[in-house]
Amino acid sequence: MAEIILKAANISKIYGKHKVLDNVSIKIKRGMIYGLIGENGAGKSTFMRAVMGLIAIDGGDIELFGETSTKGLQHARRKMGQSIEMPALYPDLSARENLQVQAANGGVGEREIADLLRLMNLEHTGKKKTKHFSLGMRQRLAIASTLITNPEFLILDEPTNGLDPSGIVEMRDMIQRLVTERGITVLLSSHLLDELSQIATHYGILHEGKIINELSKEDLARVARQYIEVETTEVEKAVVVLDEMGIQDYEVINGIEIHIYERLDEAAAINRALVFENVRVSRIGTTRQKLEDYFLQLTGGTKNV
Ligand SMILES: Nc1ncnc2c1ncn2[C@@H]1O[C@H](COP(=O)(O)OP(=O)(O)OP(=O)(O)O)[C@@H](O)[C@H]1O
Repeated sequence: MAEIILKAANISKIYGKHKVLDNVSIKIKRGMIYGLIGENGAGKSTFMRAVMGLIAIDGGDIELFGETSTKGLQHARRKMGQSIEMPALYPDLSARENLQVQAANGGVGEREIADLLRLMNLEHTGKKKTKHFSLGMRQRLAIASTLITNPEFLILDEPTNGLDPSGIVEMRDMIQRLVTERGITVLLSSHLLDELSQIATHYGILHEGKIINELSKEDLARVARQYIEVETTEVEKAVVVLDEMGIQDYEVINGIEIHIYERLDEAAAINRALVFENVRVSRIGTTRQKLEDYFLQLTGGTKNV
């Protein structure tokens, strides 16, 4: 069984009268990319700070790499990197020079720097000063500098925040590479479920300081699955027609709806076949539950997330 990297049990944090974290419990195993999803103010950064030991918690237990004692946790945190407090970049230096400055403290050589630049897709930035970098490039460079110490577990706070669609794709690729090439375990956050939907292996939905749902990548794929929706009062007759058409991947919902997960471009043909067999169809169409709608459904809100 994979080693547990982080076990957070019933973490609470109170600021004044505000319970910012309310009994938050999650487990992260080696190799996972764990996405913490929650609207602004849900407590994501506070949780990450607590895990890193940047703030004291008011309740609960943190275990990192099997360590729970103060000294043990200190030792474990040396195997971690974080972008909660982004390191300052020198605006007049290039990407390589910035990493060289950081590396001087970490005892890292030129080969490792070159590899980090490649890993972060910054190897072609040459002498370009970082003050002329895009936000995405700056964010990737900041993450590169957290990798100087060769962490096994990386915490990234909203790594896709503010990026344009291509920047988001690049950031996702880069995070994926960290996992496949370096075996790094990752905890990252976003206020948009969609942005992490193709990258995280596990998701925790944080809402008003509480984890209200946890789901795997497969669970999410099921939620976001596209299907043909057929609404009819004659479900039994309809199912016979579907079976005759050789359609197998469908389910009946609430006795009046059928969700068909295959032959998605054949809604018209399916409709014709149903009508031909005198099945009364009140609605048919292809739908895909948007992830953000799902998120709102979970959080019970209409707020912008
Ligand atoms: N040092 C602090 N003192 C008082 N309140 C704080 C402090 N840090 C955070 N909070 C409050 O705790 C709540 C959660 O903040 P947190 O930064 O963890 O949220 P978040 O989910 O990371 O959202 P965001 O993406 O906006 O940072 C917010 O209401 C915030 O105002």
